[in-house]
Amino acid sequence: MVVLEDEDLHDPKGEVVETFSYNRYIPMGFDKGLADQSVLETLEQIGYDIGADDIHIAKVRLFEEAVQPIQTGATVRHPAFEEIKDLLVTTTARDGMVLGEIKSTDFIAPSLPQELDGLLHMQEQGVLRKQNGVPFIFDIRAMQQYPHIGVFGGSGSGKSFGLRVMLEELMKLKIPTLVFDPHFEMNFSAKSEGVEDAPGYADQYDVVQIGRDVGVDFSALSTRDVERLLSASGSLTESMVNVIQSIHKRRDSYQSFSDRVANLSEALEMGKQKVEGMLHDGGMSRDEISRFSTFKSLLDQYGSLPLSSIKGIQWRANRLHQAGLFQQNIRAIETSIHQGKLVVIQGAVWLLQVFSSYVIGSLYGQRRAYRDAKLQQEQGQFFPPFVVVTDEAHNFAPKGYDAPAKSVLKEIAQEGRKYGVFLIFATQRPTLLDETITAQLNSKFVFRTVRGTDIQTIKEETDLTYEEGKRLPYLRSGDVFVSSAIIGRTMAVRIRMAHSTSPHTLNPFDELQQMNAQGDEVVLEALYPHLPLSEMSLVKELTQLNRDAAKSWDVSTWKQELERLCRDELLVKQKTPFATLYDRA
Ligand SMILES: Nc1ncnc2c1ncn2[C@@H]1O[C@H](COP(=O)(O)OP(=O)(O)OP(=O)(O)O)[C@@H](O)[C@H]1O
Repeated sequence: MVVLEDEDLHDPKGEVVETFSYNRYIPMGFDKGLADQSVLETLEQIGYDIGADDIHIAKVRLFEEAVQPIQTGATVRHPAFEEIKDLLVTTTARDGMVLGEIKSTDFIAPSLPQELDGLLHMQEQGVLRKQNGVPFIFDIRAMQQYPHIGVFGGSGSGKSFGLRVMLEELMKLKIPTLVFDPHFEMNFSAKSEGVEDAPGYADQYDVVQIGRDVGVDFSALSTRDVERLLSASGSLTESMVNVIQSIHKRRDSYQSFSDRVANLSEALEMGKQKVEGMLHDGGMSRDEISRFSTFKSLLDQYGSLPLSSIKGIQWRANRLHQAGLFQQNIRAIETSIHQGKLVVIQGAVWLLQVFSSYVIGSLYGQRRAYRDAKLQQEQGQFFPPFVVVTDEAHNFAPKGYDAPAKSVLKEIAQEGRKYGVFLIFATQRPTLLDETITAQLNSKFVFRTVRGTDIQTIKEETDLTYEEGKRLPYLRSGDVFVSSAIIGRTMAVRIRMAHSTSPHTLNPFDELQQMNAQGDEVVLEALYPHLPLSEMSLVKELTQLNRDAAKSWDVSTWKQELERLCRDELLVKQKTPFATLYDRA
């Protein structure tokens, strides 16, 4: 950022958007880019020796349009913080989300006020350092006017890391948040190395798993909900939809619904004639009579429905049941949201899709009912505003086809602002995300993106300049362009060091090494009491060794293992004329 000292224009400010360097040893073509022949001629006239000097030329975009040309030869300098603070910081660290550092602002550090200093740590190229630039503080309160956030970036771009930092800040602000976590990675229990004095989040979040801690209360579902749920388990044909509409009854429990489907399927397989015949013949137990009567009445009502579609429904419902979806309810989630906590919901992607539709629909409904009642001056049960966060958002609201949660998410994208319900949507593939939703994401965090189609989508959906767009494939992990209606222009930011890490982040190869080392320890512990051990005595000690090491190896496997431990220098081998002995290293 620079100040151009031109008094007539009140020292306009701007930012460098493109640079060009000319060095006499490398004659570059001047026909391209910023410096064409006329620029160079002008420079020479001003007094530069183009042949001898290194020349750096910058293209500057003014923050505000100048009403007349800037004085030629005006001095250009770095601004002090006070001069540009309104452009950089619009809220306080207490009220906003402290997400990172604005790039290339280290020159401001000396004039940075105390309350904006020492807020965060940065990690660059593996090295941890203290903040030395202007913090990037996202004004979440402004989401009331400009709702919803999109987080885009390819694999390894720092998108998940950035999402984690956002979640930490939401917890700091005690904003109730619902997080769908298909990667099982959003856990905040471990502290990042080097920032041990950072706040802990242990009592600010809960992790729940679908089927274990939370699920769907089947009896509260409408027929339309049942359709949506079952379609997530496997796509539905029109005839299957017809089956659901015909046989689902209000307040059906999972048991009553699935029994009806199973009975109807069995009855259709038997055929009406046989069922009626059985009832006529008599000589049946009371249970059997009741069973065949049920069959008959089901056939009377639904006998025209195709068996294959009923079987399809049966299979789909059973799949959800097997996943444990109907064994719990969402009370645990509602309680946490009421407490202002962040709730991480984990499960397989397909199950998350089904469940998200149900849980978001339910919570959004409660929030809306409360707000609407309040508008009409009625007493309603309080339900807090909340934020919905998901990675792989294109799975939840895909472009071009339906998904269980899509309609409620679209509704929130368009109407959520009124009710204080906001989305934070992260995806590697913005091109695959429903376009009405993309258009409603008023702030976009764009990490490294390589795929051409996605870069194109991002360019269309943000105010990224041509030059910024060109840089997208080369951004470092953790660097991000923030394009937000709240700020009004694009900012280059580096995301701060996260305070927490997920237990996942262990490199799988380190994990293997650790496992091997642990394995060695167990075997060595079992061997120590028997050392020095000869090959001969191995047979005698075999049972004891296997018991102590919890193995079931035979003599030759133990021999191989002893040889390997010697090679790894954890044991030594001594050869005597009488035997080979293995001993402590
Ligand atoms: N702001 C940052 N500061 C320090 N390191 C970072 C930062 N962002 C990312 N990294 C490093 O880069 C690695 C990759 O980041 P991350 O796992 O977030 O990528 P991703 O875009 O989410 O990829 P994927 O979508 O495949 O999960 C992280 O493990 C982390 O070590």
